[in-house]
Amino acid sequence: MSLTSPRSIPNILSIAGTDPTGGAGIQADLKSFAAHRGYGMCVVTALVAQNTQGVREIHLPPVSFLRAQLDAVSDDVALDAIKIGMLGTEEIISTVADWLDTLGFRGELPEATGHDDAGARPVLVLDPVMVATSGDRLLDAAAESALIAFLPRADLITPNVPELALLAGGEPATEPAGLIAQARAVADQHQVVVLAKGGHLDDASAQESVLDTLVYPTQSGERAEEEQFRSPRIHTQNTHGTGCSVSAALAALAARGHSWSTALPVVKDWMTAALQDSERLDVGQGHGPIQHFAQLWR
Ligand SMILES: Nc1ncnc2c1ncn2[C@@H]1O[C@H](COP(=O)(O)OP(=O)(O)O)[C@@H](O)[C@H]1O
Ligand SMILES: Cc1ncc(COP(=O)(O)OP(=O)(O)O)c(N)n1
Repeated sequence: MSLTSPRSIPNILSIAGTDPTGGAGIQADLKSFAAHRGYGMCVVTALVAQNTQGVREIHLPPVSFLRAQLDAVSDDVALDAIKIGMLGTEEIISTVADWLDTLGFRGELPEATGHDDAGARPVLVLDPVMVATSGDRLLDAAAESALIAFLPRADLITPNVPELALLAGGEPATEPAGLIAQARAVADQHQVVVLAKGGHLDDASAQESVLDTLVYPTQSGERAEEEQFRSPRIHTQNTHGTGCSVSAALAALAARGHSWSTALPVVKDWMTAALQDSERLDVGQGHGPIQHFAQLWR
């Protein structure tokens, strides 16, 4: 998968919830797009009163207003990539799905937009946000099956260990083989590339390194393809927003023409630096944010 955009700086849209402390959600996405040389835009699905210690309250704007935001962007701007994060409810999921379908996500060509590259659909990365590190739910239980039905629209999904268990209908994996088996089941069932993130694994192999695996969907009879990427585990409690940031960075690099397999090592090196330099930030008393611009500011 690669994108042929006429733009040297790609246009990337985040559709997600907010984090007023700036570490996760839309705020993290915009920083990640900028760190990877993309022009970032955002449509808010949910206003979340949260900080580095947890979620306090969630306010959902009416879905008619969500659709108005989405249309305002796509009526005017040609999109190269979209990253979707917190969707919150079934109603929000179906509003975003209906809007995506107008952009050609059901195999139909997008309506004439007046953009130079009308006809090419944007790359779509879906981070299936369900539960925050703090344990707070960010997707209501009724919406889980709607999110599963949404998966085939995405080019890449980026679940963490508990999210992958929910998507695969099993218990959270405790070691890489179990995680990869769940990712294989989800990739094949929904015909989507799965990035199985191993940040939450705690087995012996996960003490000094973190394993992320790209699992590509197969048709029956085809050879299964997986690629494993390890990076050093950084021992810090500043991991708030790592998942949001990785999926946004991958969307930005895909918009610049990378394949998932060339983008992921770049993103993991960037994340390693961002986690290391998080110690230079002094933001909150819980799980602090990463330093998105560590490489740029060194
Ligand atoms: N302590 C860590 N050291 C290095 N990389 C990490 C660490 N924690 C998370 N990551 C990386 O950040 C990304 C998100 O990780 P993960 O914790 O699995 O998901 P989420 O943040 O969605 O819960 C993955 O690419 C993972 O490898
Ligand atoms: C608005 C919003 N979206 C997503 C998250 C979860 O962030 P994520 O990077 O997946 O993981 P943690 O921050 O929980 O590690 C969030 N907190 N808020």
